[in-house]
Formats: sequence, structure tokens, C-alpha cells
Amino acid sequence: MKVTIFGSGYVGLVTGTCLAEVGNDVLCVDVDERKINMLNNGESPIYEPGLDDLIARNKAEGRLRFTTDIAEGVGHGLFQFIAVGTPPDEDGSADLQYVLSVARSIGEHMDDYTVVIDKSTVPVGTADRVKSAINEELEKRALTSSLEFDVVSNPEFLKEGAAIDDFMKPERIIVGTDNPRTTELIRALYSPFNRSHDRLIAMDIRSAELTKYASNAMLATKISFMNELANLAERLDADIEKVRIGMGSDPRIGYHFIYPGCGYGGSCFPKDVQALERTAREVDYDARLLNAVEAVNYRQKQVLVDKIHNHFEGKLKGLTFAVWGLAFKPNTDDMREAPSRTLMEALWKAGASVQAYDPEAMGEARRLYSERPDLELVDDPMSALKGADALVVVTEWPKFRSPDFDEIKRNLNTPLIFDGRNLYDPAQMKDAGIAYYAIGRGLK
Ligand SMILES: NC(=O)c1ccc[n+]([C@@H]2O[C@H](COP(=O)([O-])OP(=O)(O)OC[C@H]3O[C@@H](n4cnc5c(N)ncnc54)[C@H](O)[C@@H]3O)[C@@H](O)[C@H]2O)c1
Ligand SMILES: O=c1ccn([C@@H]2O[C@H](COP(=O)(O)OP(=O)(O)O[C@H]3O[C@H](CO)[C@@H](O)[C@H](O)[C@H]3O)[C@@H](O)[C@H]2O)c(=O)[nH]1
Repeated sequence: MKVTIFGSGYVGLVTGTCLAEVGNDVLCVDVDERKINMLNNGESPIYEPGLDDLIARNKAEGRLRFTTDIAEGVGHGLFQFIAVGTPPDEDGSADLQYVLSVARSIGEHMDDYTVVIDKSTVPVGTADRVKSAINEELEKRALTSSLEFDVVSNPEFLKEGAAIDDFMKPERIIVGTDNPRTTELIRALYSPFNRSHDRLIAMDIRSAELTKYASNAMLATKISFMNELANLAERLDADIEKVRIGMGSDPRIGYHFIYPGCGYGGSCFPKDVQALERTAREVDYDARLLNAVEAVNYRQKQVLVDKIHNHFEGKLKGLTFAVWGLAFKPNTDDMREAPSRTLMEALWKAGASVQAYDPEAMGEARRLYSERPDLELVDDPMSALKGADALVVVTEWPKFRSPDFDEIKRNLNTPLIFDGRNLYDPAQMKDAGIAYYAIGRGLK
């Protein structure tokens, strides 16, 4: 089948590549010439495990192409995916300018029946706005009565770092349509990913749009709930890690997404919780739980900073901190809304400097902070420690889980660790003579 994907970011590239992998003829369109040039030169603009090889193979076999030519893109596919960004606007609501711009391009250039599939995360009612934008362009061409199209909401649930697997083996394929014929077309497109049992859940468009926000808000709520409890556990001299294990054993609660830490980041949870909250406001509903989820996360991103300030009694000027982990989570180079950024920016403000290491996000850190004289990016974890006054662990990359603590002690000025992901055993730290601060582990 012929497929066009607008947007070659995390979602668009993964969607396009996986659809090509199962035999479709896919054309990826992006307005960012740099990205398209990189892709045409065999380089991936993002780090996502397994993606480079898949792109290379499908490109070589002629099923996957990249272009900046929008008209060519619209001319190519029966299926036109919209996978462009929906960043937060100034008031936190989703900025739909990129989505609507693609819709107008489709209306401007389409010349046959088209299925427009919205994969971007968009507020309830966006499909109607996409339809109107396409219709306005068709009207200009006097084609409204002769050219048909359908708009489908098909939100994406992939996680960065596990995106290929999430796409290839989806837990659910949500399809929001107002036309049963389209559901069947989408069912056929997704059939290679839907073989063992039917995972396609068809519903009306508005419910599909809301399902995406509802899922992210629920996951973010679990995390903020655990972070709230962690802060409480600390003050009650209890250990949140013991509490987590005890709670998770109840299958109604489960072990997923109840890891306390230094706050959730990434391109989705912060913006989607905010956007849902703004949607609620628009319909005069005060979404108190969502407000709290966001507020708790904002505070949680400060928790490491507070612990550091308390330990050093506010005297951070001239100190150096080793930071392990810059990406918002392991297995990605993405630093959008990463807790590492809140931490480093607070340390710099207090007059301290940072020596940082991340297995994948060094290029992104260089791009974001090229002007900072108080940031040194180093090539390996141990080099970050040399001459530093403390180690701060921010991202739970596997290689940070079992470090050589003797080497850590040899390299640091003082044996001191602030652990934002509860990777280490407090008792082991005590035996090793390392002062250790974690999240929600109050027991002395
Ligand atoms: N990143 C994720 O893990 C994830 C997962 C599920 C859903 N989402 C949602 O999917 C959407 C895309 O997210 P992303 O992380 O892939 O974004 P991204 O910023 O990585 O990529 C978006 C791409 O769209 C391109 N673009 C903008 N306008 C365009 C146009 N008119 N035509 C063609 N290309 C255009 C940009 O140049 C950019 O390359 C967002 O709504 C996001 O909330 C993201
Ligand atoms: O128990 C947990 C689990 C996650 N996190 C943090 O939460 C953030 C988000 O993690 P994750 O959900 O794994 O990453 P994303 O790639 O942002 O994926 C989320 O956002 C995507 C975009 O909408 C959705 O498609 C996915 O289903 C949803 O998991 C990260 O900062 C994690 O460190 C915690 O603090 N504790």
C-alpha cells in the first residue's frame, strides 16, 4: 500500500520505517531540509535503538524514501499520516499550527480519495479542524463535491527507546473514525502488526483523541503519586522502595510506572498533562487532579537541588558536580523537559559547575548548552568524577547501575552521591563509606 508520512521525528520516522518493513511503499516528508538530507545520506537524525538498520534496509530495498517536496508527498499515498509536533503554546494548550499546515497542504494538492490519519497527539475536536482546513483548500480549487477524503484519529503510544518494538507489537491500535469503510482500510494497513489476536479498538473520533491524553495523564499520575509518597516516606523514616515492592504486588496496582525519581520528563507527559488541563479549563472544568500531577512533578524536579543545597548549607559557589545521565530517560538522546536540565541550570545559578556524561545525549547537550563555560562534557562516567565534589545520578542508564564504588571514591573529592533514581543500596553505601542521598529512603 502507498503511504505518506508528514513529519520525520520520533513518531513519523518509526511509523514510516515500520510500515515499510512490512512491505508498504512509504514516502516520508519533512520541512526540515537538514533532517531529510541526513536521512538521504544514510544518517538518522535521532537515536532510537534498532532504527538505523531498519531505515538502511528499507531504503536500500526501495520501500522507504525521504523528501521535502510536499506536493510529491500528497500525490504519493492513499494513506496520509500526520506525525508532526504539537508543542505547548504559551498557555500550555497544544499548538496545532503544524498539524493544520499539513492539512492545508493535503487539501491543496490531493487529487484522489485520501485517508488522512492523525498520529500526532491532539486535543479533542482537532479532526474537525483538520477536515475544515482540507475542505477550505478544496473549495478554493472548486473540488469539494468531487474529491472525497476521511479523517481518522490513530494516536501513537510508542515509548522512546523502545519505539520499534512498541510499534511492531502494539498493545492496542486505537482507530477513531466516523466511517466504517475507513476502519476497514486501516485494519488492512495494520494487519501485519495485528496477527495473534485483534488489538484494533475502533471508536468515535473524539473518544480516540481523548484516549491518548487519558493514557498519558494516567501514567503521569502514577509517577507523581509515587513521588508524593516518596517525599512523605522520607519524612516518616520509611523506605519508598520497600513500599513500592509491597504496593506493586497487588495486581490491581501492579509494578509498572511506580518508580519514584527526580520527576518525569520527555516530550509527552509534561506537555500532554498540561494540554489536557487547558482543555478542561476551556469547558469550564477545574481538573484538580491533573493540576496536582503537574505541580507535584514540578516540585519533584527540584528535589535533588534541595538535597544538594541542604547538604552544602547553600554554599555551592565554586563547587563542581559530576552528573551521570542527561537524557530524560535511558535509551534515548532526547533531553526535552529532562530533569537533568532543571538540576544543571539550578547548579549553575548557584555558582557551581558541572562535569557531565551521558551514553547518547552528549550531542544534544552540546547543542543546548554550547555557550556554557560551566559545563564540561566528558567521554566516560569516571572522567566526570575527577575533582568533583559529589556525583549526581539523574538517568538510570544500565551502565550506571553497578559502578565500581572504590573507583568512584578515588575520583571524587569527597565520597558523596545524590541518586535521583534509587539505583544503589543505602546499606552498601554506608559500608563503603559513601554519604548517600536517594529519593524517599528515609531510614537511617
Ligand atoms: N516522541 C514520542 O515518543 C511520541 C509518542 C507518541 C506520540 N507523540 C506525538 O507525536 C507527535 C510528533 O512527535 P515527535 O516526537 O515525533 O515530534 P518531532 O518534533 O520529533 O518531529 C516532528 C517533525 O515534524 C516536522 N514538521 C513540522 N511541520 C511539518 C510539515 N508541515 N510537514 C512535514 N513535516 C513537518 C518537523 O520538522 C519535525 O521533524 C506529537 O504530537 C507528539 O506529542 C510523540
Ligand atoms: O515509573 C516510572 C516510569 C517513568 N518515569 C519517568 O517518566 C518519563 C517518561 O517515561 P516513558 O513513559 O518511558 O517515556 P516516553 O517516551 O515519554 O513515553 C510516554 O509518552 C509517549 C508519548 O505520548 C507515549 O506514547 C508512551 O506510551 C508514554 O509511556 C521519564 O522521564 C521517566 O524517567 C518515572 O519517573 N517513573
